[in-house]
Amino acid sequence: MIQIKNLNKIYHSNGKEIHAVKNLNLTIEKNDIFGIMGLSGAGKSSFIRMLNRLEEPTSGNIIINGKNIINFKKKELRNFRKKTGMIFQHFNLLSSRTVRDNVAFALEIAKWKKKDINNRVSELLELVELSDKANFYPSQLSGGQKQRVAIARALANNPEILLSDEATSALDPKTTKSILELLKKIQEKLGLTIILITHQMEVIRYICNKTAIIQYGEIVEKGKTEEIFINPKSKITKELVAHLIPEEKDEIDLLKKNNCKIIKIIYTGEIVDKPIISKLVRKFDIDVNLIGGSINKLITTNIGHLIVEFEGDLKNQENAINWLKNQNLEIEVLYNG
Ligand SMILES: Nc1ncnc2c1ncn2[C@@H]1O[C@H](COP(=O)(O)OP(=O)(O)OP(=O)(O)O)[C@@H](O)[C@H]1O
Repeated sequence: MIQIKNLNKIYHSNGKEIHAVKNLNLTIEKNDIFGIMGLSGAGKSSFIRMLNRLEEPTSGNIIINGKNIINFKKKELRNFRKKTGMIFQHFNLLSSRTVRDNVAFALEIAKWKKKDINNRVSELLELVELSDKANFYPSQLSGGQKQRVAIARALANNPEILLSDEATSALDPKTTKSILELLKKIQEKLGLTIILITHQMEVIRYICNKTAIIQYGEIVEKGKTEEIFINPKSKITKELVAHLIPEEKDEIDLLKKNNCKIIKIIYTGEIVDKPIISKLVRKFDIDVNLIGGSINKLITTNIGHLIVEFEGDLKNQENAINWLKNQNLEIEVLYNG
């Protein structure tokens, strides 16, 4: 649905060149919830703002539904923007208008008839579960409610694409989750394609089926979210997922001793339910001590990790590791005593 080819953005500031987005290539399919993740200054905002030409690319092409939006003249661009909703970190609501009138604004600009506007706004407020706040002003709403209004406004003209620029960054974790659940519900109901930028790994794991990691304006890793979480390749991605798969380094140092091995097992989806550890003990006659573990829910699957210590016959320990590897598990030997 969306093909981004060799996209570049260079800013000129105080006689200096800032290459904010470098030769970026990406394919986004219909119905994807595609997350672009990176640290501050990575180029995420520059990137997403080029997708509806709020920011003009320095070079490159953005092909959406077969059309290169870079070539769009004013009228085409206006029509295209109607079909591309956008939400922002700070909501960008009009403070002098009520909730209802904020949503209506998007329809007034698109020249909807007054009667149709009323019906459509009611429908949208119901969708974002805010019908009871229709006559409130933005100052009377919580952050999460403000973002719901912004979402309703972004969806007013039935867009095919929704761009989300750090939409949950100003919200607390519980509200973040409720907004992400809303986005997921809307995506399924309306068959939307969502592209979001975030610096929060939590956002990626809750709703993105695909992810690209961006650093210094370049994509360093992209693919299915679960694959990136299970097997991060670049240094930055490893750092970003590290808190979800902790190494418990201090504990491991304390436990190091002769004739024992400490193993990290990373597993996904269906394997979560299998009795791996009890099988291991029975099959190889070794002792297995549990050191740590976690399960994280991704949108597509579960991903869990276990850190265990093996004790007993060394040959049996080796065989147990090989057996684990054959179960399609990611295995890392953290200590080989
Ligand atoms: N209008 C501008 N003029 C000059 N430099 C800019 C401009 N906008 C962004 N930059 C620079 O481009 C680089 C990328 O910025 P961008 O805002 O795209 O990153 P980001 O990943 O969205 O960061 P953040 O999460 O902090 O918003 C930064 O070095 C920034 O200073």
